[in-house]
Amino acid sequence: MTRIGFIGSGKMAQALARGFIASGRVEASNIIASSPKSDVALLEQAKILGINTTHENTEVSHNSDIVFIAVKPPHVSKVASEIASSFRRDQLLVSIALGITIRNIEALLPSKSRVVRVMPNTPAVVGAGASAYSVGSACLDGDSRVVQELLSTVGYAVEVPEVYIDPVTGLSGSGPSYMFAAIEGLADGGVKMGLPRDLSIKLAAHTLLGAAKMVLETGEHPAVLKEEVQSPAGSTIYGIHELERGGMRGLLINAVEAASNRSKNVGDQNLPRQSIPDEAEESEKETPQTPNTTVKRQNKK
Ligand SMILES: NC(=O)C1=CN([C@@H]2O[C@H](COP(=O)(O)OP(=O)(O)OC[C@H]3O[C@@H](n4cnc5c(N)ncnc54)[C@H](OP(=O)(O)O)[C@@H]3O)[C@@H](O)[C@H]2O)C=CC1
Ligand SMILES: O=C(O)[C@@H]1CCC=N1
Repeated sequence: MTRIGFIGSGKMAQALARGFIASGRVEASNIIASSPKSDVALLEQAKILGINTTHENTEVSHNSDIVFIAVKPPHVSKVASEIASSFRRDQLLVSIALGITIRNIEALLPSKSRVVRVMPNTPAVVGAGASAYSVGSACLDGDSRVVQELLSTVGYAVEVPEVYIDPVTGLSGSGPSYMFAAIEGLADGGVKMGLPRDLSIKLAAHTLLGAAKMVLETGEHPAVLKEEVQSPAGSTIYGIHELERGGMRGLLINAVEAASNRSKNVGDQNLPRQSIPDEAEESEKETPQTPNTTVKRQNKK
């Protein structure tokens, strides 16, 4: 069975690990996860899940066929460099880090390293994730299929050109947060009109779930489904009028745009230092606490 490693054991790594285990595709004993020594919570979580843990990122790499990098963008350069000297061609590196490009990571690893960039989302934990991924130039023919199969165990998975990953981040990577806010808002509305809080939250969540299922299962355009709920002079058009007045669709477009741009900018700010040695060394001397923030994007190929 494929051995999976997670460098970084935070929220997204745990969501994926739980989802993989729940799907039955990966056994907990075949998963190893690392975190800094300061992270005691990892051990508690790991005990519950039955996965292996370590404070050494190299141990994760040594013991995995697929190594997930699941740390925040400023830590990617450090952890990739740690595992670089022992990273093998028979291993696949999968980065889920915000903004960091395949080329950035390839620059930190031995040449011809097989790198895949994935933007997952947290509903993977309940098998209802949405992930988009892109494969690096050194990947083998079967790598896309392996990643597709693995991510499909925790929801919808699709291969896309890497240029789509920032917009995907703004939409489905960050999207669960927008939808939780929508559920909260709907539930508040129910409470305002006299419904108990628990009932309101359940009705709001099932309403989003049902609407999403209808879009996916009927194949109808959302506009058609939206209009089907609106009787002339009925209640829904009154509600929709308020949403339009508040600019709901414009706000959602703005949210996706802002989060996409943030993903792109974070990538620009966290380029690996090794790719531009002179500039990076200068930057490090000037701002030792916040390296990597002044270098510009470089195309190596
Ligand atoms: N949360 C989400 O919905 C999604 C997140 N992502 C991306 O996934 C990545 C992780 O995000 P998320 O899980 O939310 O973040 P978390 O902060 O929950 O997890 C990051 C983990 O990395 C650990 N860490 C920090 N430095 C190191 C190191 N040197 N070696 C090993 N582990 C280290 C942190 O430990 P400690 O806390 O002790 O510092 C922490 O456990 C990010 O790049 C994020 O953009 C992508 C899609 C969705
Ligand atoms: O906000 C973040 O940094 C990550 C990326 C996508 C969702 N969460």
